[in-house]
Amino acid sequence: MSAASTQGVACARPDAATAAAPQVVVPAGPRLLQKACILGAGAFGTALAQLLARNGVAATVWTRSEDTMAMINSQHLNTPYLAEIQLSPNVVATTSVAEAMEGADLVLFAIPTPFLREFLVSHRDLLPMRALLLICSKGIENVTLLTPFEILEEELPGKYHKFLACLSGPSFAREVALGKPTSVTVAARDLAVAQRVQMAISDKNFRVYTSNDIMGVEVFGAVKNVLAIACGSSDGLDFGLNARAALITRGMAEIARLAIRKGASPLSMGGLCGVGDLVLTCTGSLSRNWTVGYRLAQGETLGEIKASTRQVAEGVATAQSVHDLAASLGIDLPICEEVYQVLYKDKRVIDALATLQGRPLTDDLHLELGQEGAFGVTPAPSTK
Ligand SMILES: NC(=O)C1=CN([C@@H]2O[C@H](COP(=O)(O)OP(=O)(O)OC[C@H]3O[C@@H](n4cnc5c(N)ncnc54)[C@H](O)[C@@H]3O)[C@@H](O)[C@H]2O)C=CC1
Ligand SMILES: O=C(CO)COP(=O)(O)O
Repeated sequence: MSAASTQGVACARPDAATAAAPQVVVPAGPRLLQKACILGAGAFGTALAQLLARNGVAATVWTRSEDTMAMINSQHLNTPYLAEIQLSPNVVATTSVAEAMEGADLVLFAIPTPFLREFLVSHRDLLPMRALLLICSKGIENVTLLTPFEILEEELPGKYHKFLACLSGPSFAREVALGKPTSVTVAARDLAVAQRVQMAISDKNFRVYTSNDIMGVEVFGAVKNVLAIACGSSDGLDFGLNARAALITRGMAEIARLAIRKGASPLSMGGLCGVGDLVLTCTGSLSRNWTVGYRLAQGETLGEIKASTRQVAEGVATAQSVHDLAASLGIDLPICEEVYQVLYKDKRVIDALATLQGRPLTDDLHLELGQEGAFGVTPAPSTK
């Protein structure tokens, strides 16, 4: 076919029989990696290790627990976190951070945010130089009110900073481990670093999209956990699907208000790290945060819920940080505030939801962005 006729085909309707075949790009897959070190053998760390191991990478998981190490190495299971999922023999566990990190070209941080700084202070000297450093934690640290990326930038020497990236998006660990189709966002200051991670960990069922909006990716990933507690509470009281959709939508406005004030791009709201993860966590009963809300609504106390599980629902600690951030920035985040009141001030779930229902009536797109309109877009002048 001549160049001229090829151009003609390109202009034809996409469904025309003569349309040019779409370019098929097969994700590179983790073939670029030899060894990955995964810090944290909870649900997500183990699931990401399984993803990499399935693609032939030697995935060494660091765990604090001798029992977990033994279970992974001898039975290829991590039952407390991923029940009944058979792990690849390429997933190996160790309790030695040095052993896990040695020779790794990718290091994944899958340690809950409240424990991240302590880990870094104790072990930062062991980090391999030139390895990509991928933060997979979602949260906002109490007291400092910093995100995981900010914690790493604060605790790691400058020579590591250019290798930092963070991963977020709708990705229940169990589904990642089972190889179900999943898409996430990876952000780095330098898009080239995000692209290196993208090429290193994508495979046919795990699609990585890139971004350079680190603040957007992290604030959305953290605050959606607080909103998932609100949605679980509403579902636990059988408030219905309308109520849940309203909480998700008004919750998105709350995250946007906070994220934009923290310097995030409003565009991240529409991404996998934004609406994608918010919808997943607020509607999926696989969510630990949603489950906390549901159980609170059913009458259990936070103490009882925490005592009954080894798993961490990051939204519980993050609710405190979001409350403090909103106060310090002077931002109104009513749903997050009610979650805080339930978790930390003994407010009853039913009363918290009643407070939200009783708020003054307002404009759906009122995001309190000063002179700017919704999502930072200045509204067109009225023609009336
Ligand atoms: N589970 C999921 O579906 C997803 C989780 N994440 C995020 O990944 C991070 C890790 O979560 P999961 O793997 O789900 O955790 P998990 O709740 O399944 O397990 C908790 C992990 O924290 C470790 N841990 C507890 N105390 C510690 C301490 N003092 N120092 C170091 N480690 C400690 C435990 O050993 C265990 O590995 C969290 O920030 C979470 O929000 C992100 C996406 C999906
Ligand atoms: O972040 C998650 C999915 O993207 C996991 O949410 P939970 O921690 O609520 O289970």
